[in-house]
Amino acid sequence: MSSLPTLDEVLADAVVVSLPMRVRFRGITTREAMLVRGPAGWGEFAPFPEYADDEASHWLQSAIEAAWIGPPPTLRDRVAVNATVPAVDAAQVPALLGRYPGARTAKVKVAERGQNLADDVARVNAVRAHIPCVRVDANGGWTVDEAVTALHALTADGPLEYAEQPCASVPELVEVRRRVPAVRVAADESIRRADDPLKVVRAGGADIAVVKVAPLGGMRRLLALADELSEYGVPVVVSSALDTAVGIAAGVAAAAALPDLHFACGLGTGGLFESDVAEPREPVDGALGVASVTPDPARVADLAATPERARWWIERVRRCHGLLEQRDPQLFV
Ligand SMILES: O=C(O)CCC(=O)C1=CC=C[C@@H](O)[C@@H]1C(=O)O
Ligand SMILES: [Mg+2]
Repeated sequence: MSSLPTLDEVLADAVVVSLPMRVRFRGITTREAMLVRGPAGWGEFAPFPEYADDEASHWLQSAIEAAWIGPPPTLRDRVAVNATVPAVDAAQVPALLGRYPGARTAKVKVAERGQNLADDVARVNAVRAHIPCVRVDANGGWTVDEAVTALHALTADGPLEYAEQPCASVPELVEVRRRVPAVRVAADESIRRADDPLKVVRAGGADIAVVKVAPLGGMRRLLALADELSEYGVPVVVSSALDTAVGIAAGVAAAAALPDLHFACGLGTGGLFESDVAEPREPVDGALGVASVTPDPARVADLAATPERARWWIERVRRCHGLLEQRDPQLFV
């Protein structure tokens, strides 16, 4: 299929859910998503509420790809995932890691507003006591000088696999790479929120690219970008956008279709929700299996968003669908 389903088709079986989170992550405690059903299964539309329609429309394209076309052919049936550790107190780390049986890599959030570097060092070291391979994600929260100081402090007691988005801008990432050559830099926001996702790589601001299905416009878009990145010698890490079980399935499918996959993927975020739209699949021996996901109607009913929020999402889909109609009609080729 290369043409869009109509808005009525997209909304025919759509449901809006609100998932409570176990711990605050990315400043939120509930995650809203709209799930849509097409001939190939279910898709997820869940751009964060503050995103403008233009950016959100990529997420709709991704939902439509999943539900109207389905996943690309896969090359493996399991995908290693990292444990994701929000900016919690070091004392909470062991309980959190318990939800990631067999994980060999952990990603730790750092540079959280209201915390300091000592909190980050304590959290990272608490994680290392259980999982020695640690990567950190600062979500662009450091200046270059802060990043240099922090990366030295965070590698005093052990190595870092890489530092994700230590600073916000591309020139800053270039500078951090130059000043801290011992720590690899991964780009996340500089790829998923950029008009040109290759800009950071061309500028020399990334050793590794974090790629997410929904913000990039779907599984095939992610695969095409990974292909371009491989020409620059930049490997990818597929991560979730804090997706429900439906979106995670698309992430796992995309990761399973990559010709090369050297890093654990950030797709283990299901454990951050108190409840999900389908029976939670915990990683087994640190990996998730490739499988399609059908939302469980009883869970969806329990997690249903308020009618007011559902109306807000329907209006958002209507606007984003209008944007997709105006764009390239060959959406999925
Ligand atoms: O990569 C992971 O381990 C989990 C995914 C994750 O960290 C994120 C998901 C959604 C929004 C982001 O703020 C955040 C990230 O920055 O990578
Ligand atoms: Mg990130």
